[in-house]
Amino acid sequence: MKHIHVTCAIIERDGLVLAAQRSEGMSMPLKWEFPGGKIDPGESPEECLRRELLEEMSIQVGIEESLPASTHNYQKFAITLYPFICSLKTEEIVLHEHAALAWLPAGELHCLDWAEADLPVVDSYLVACGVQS
Ligand SMILES: Nc1nc2c([nH]c(=O)n2[C@H]2C[C@H](O)[C@@H](COP(=O)(O)OP(=O)(O)OP(=O)(O)O)O2)c(=O)[nH]1
Repeated sequence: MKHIHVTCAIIERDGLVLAAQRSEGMSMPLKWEFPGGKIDPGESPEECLRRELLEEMSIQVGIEESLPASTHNYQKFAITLYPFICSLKTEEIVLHEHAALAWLPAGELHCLDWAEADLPVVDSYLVACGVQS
């Protein structure tokens, strides 16, 4: 089975967390995820994250902390997610690929319909920031 390695950014601002909704034309349409993408050959996870965030949303971030990598088996492929807690360095966010954004308090993240691979990442983030899930 194909195994992809994907970085994702848990971006915090003013006590809220950014989630992004995949658009109808993408795989896993309308599921929520943390912005990021596949690591290219020769790229570090941090380099990948900075590249993907610029490409997807024209934003720059400060990478503050990594969370444990998390592997999930979808039906057709396996994915390892490399999550990073980030701060936002850019005022404006321009959506180039996603359908929508949401800024939520950590305790409300579970209200969204996440891509399945993200559920353990949400949980480990809630533990890291001391919020009960
Ligand atoms: N960026 C990101 N991708 C995620 C998350 N959770 C999750 O299952 N994925 C999946 C969706 C995609 O299959 C893959 C990321 O691919 P990508 O961002 O480089 O490009 P894409 O959505 O156009 O990928 P594709 O499915 O069309 O190949 O990882 C997440 O939190 N963030």
